[in-house]
Amino acid sequence: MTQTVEQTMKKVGLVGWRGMVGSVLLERMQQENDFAHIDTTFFTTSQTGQLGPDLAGPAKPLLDAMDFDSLAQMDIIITCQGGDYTKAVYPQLREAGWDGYWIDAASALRMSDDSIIVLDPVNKDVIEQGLEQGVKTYVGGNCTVSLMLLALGGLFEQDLIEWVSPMTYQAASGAGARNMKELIAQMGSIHASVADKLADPQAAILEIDKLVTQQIASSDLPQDQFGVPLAGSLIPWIDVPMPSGQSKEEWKAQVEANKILGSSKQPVPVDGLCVRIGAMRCHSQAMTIKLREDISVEKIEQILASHNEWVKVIPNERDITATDLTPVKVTGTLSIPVGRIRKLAMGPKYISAFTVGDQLLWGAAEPLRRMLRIIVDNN
Ligand SMILES: NC(=O)C1=CN([C@@H]2O[C@H](COP(=O)(O)OP(=O)(O)OC[C@H]3O[C@@H](n4cnc5c(N)ncnc54)[C@H](OP(=O)(O)O)[C@@H]3O)[C@@H](O)[C@H]2O)C=CC1
Ligand SMILES: N[C@@H](CC(=O)OP(=O)(O)O)C(=O)O
Repeated sequence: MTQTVEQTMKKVGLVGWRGMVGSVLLERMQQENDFAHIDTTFFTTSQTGQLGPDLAGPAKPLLDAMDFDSLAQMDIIITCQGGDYTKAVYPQLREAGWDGYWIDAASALRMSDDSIIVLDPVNKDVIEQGLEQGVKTYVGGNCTVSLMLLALGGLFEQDLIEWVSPMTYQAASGAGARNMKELIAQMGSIHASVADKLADPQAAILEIDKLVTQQIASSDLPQDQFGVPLAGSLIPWIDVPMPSGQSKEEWKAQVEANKILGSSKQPVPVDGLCVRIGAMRCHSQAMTIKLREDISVEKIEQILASHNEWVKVIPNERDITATDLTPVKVTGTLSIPVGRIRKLAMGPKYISAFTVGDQLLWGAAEPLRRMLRIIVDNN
């Protein structure tokens, strides 16, 4: 009996499960009991033959993620390994006739004509249409884009947004695990430079400030990953430059958001500045929005709150904003709070909003996990 059930289960290959995004994905898959619905094989690019995790039954030796024959046995491959792996493997697998579902965290295939960017609370219709039409490549969106769309989903769904300018406050995790460690090391180094003075109640703040400033600017501050100080500072540029003057992170906002929404032919302008700040794994965004109509703040809040089960409207009040609309509150959760919603001085159609989201959960792993379940549950 068990054998029959296993035979009908989709064979799912997991690549990149050991990395930061992959580990968060595995954690969520365990929480949602996803492994009970699939026949899992773990792949690796560096540990072939070593025992894999025992999350999906007894641990088995890891298979080589560059072995095309093993990969081709899979009905579904999920990869969080990164764009270089995707570019090295995906085209060859497809050329060799592999017709399985490819679910990917990397950006490499996002803008291909034959892929769909997945964020099912926002674009379930686009995904379902894709499945019906035989689309086999599904890619998670850029973290800031996915988090913005989950927060503003209600307004987008009702076509109420003429344009939006998101100014981001992006966490160190978006740059990778080593960068997260470096941020903490920078904080430690800064603290160490004035620890004795902080312990002395008589120490003058201007002296402490001078020493801190010196330490941040000093070559002693660990900065191999970011190249510059992040702790006690910020970096107003993320990813490579584009000919438009945008950074690539900024360029992704409009193209990816409109692809997700299925509105690429008449795109809603989405453009702003992306800034790295010293948060660990939550991206925040301050948005200026031009609405197509003058609607009341109350109505806007109602529309936003009713769009999906994760978005939570935070009243535009000081205390709750300072506690609930912050990375510290949201980290490790699927919650998407959105607040600071008010009319701007520019006119009745202009509003502000501020949102926070865990960039490793809804920003990376969760849309992939949910796509896997959509495929598995529909077959
Ligand atoms: N970081 C982010 O915020 C986001 C990332 N992405 C995409 O996901 C990809 C992966 O990102 P991320 O998870 O941050 O990458 P990581 O660097 O954390 O992991 C990538 C791979 O590195 C290998 N690796 C080598 N040494 C170690 C180690 N000590 N611990 C863990 N893994 C190790 C693993 O492969 P192996 O087991 O085969 O050796 C692992 O799968 C990115 O390239 C990007 O395309 C997408 C959205 C957001
Ligand atoms: N670029 C994002 C993280 C990321 O990996 O984005 P993408 O999946 O679009 O490459 C950041 O730095 O915060």
